[in-house]
Amino acid sequence: MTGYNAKGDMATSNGNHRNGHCNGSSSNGNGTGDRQADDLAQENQTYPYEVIQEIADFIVKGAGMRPKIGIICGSGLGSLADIITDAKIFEYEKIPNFPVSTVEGHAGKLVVGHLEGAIVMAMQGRFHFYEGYPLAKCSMPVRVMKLCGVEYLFATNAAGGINPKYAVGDIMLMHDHVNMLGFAGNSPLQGPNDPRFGPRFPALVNSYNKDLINKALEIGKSMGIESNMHVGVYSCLGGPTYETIAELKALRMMGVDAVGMSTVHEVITARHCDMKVFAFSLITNKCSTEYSDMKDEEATHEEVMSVAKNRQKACCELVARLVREIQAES
Ligand SMILES: O=P(O)(O)O[C@@H]1C[C@H](O)[C@@H](CO)O1
Ligand code: HPA
Repeated sequence: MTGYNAKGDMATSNGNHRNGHCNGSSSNGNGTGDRQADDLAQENQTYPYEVIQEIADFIVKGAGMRPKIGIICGSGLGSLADIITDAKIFEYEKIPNFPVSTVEGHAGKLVVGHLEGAIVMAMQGRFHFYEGYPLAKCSMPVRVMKLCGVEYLFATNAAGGINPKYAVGDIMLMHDHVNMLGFAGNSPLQGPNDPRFGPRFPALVNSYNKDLINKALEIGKSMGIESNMHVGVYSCLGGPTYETIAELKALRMMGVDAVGMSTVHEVITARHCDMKVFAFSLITNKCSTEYSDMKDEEATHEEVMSVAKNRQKACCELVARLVREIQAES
């Protein structure tokens, strides 16, 4: 395995070199034998196809199964992975060339196993831009999922509700996004394009699978939570600060319903390699766009985690039932 990380460091021969928060594997530093690929990766902070393939092979071999559905657990939503049975658990630190989680509420474990008759792999812990990772590194696990055999990505997040109709604890099914980091010229697809993943210029108009959204709405109805469910637009900012009132006003004017610090780069990466995407935001706090509404209320990560904990049952049921429907159709 190449001792490589996307920050551009080669791992040392005693392994586990953490510069750039990455788990470098122990190796002679040239497992894929391609010095040029490493140089390119250093420049562009992308992972060569061969490195992604090696990580995927490590997981599929270690798990002894090939997942069809990938799940990314948002802040405080790690319990989505706890409903997986016959699980093989990989700590990120032990997966060669995998980044490590640094945020509370993101355990840093990859769980592969069975859910509702399907083989799934779930990330208990995602990577955020504000942790210091380039976007290509944040969404690298999505490419690993693809090469493991994953066809469907379920991305979940905790988010602030900007739409005044949203209440804390509601679930917003994402049907579109505004890529604020993209507006600023940053993309997980920046750098040379490897056509083995997808095209140079992917279209994003149909990113969020309509069939899965409709199925999720039906499931929500049968769970009796339809009045707490919405279909809306998410936007990701770089964080780690929560937004100012002026920023929230601007986002609302752009048609954004919920704001967070993740997911968009994962969805872009998943669509680039032609995965079907289902994503939802758990509204963990309300975001006011009026100065006059500002009492002493400020968003905190503790509040985010606590709301997520309280709503984990509903989120787990939604995910499990959607997996069941996908599995029943195949
Ligand atoms: O990983 P997600 O997007 O669910 O986490 C949100 C955004 C920040 O990481 C954190 C802020 O409380 O929660
Ligand atoms: N803003 C950004 N990210 C978030 C929020 C928020 O209000 N709540 C949870 N994640």
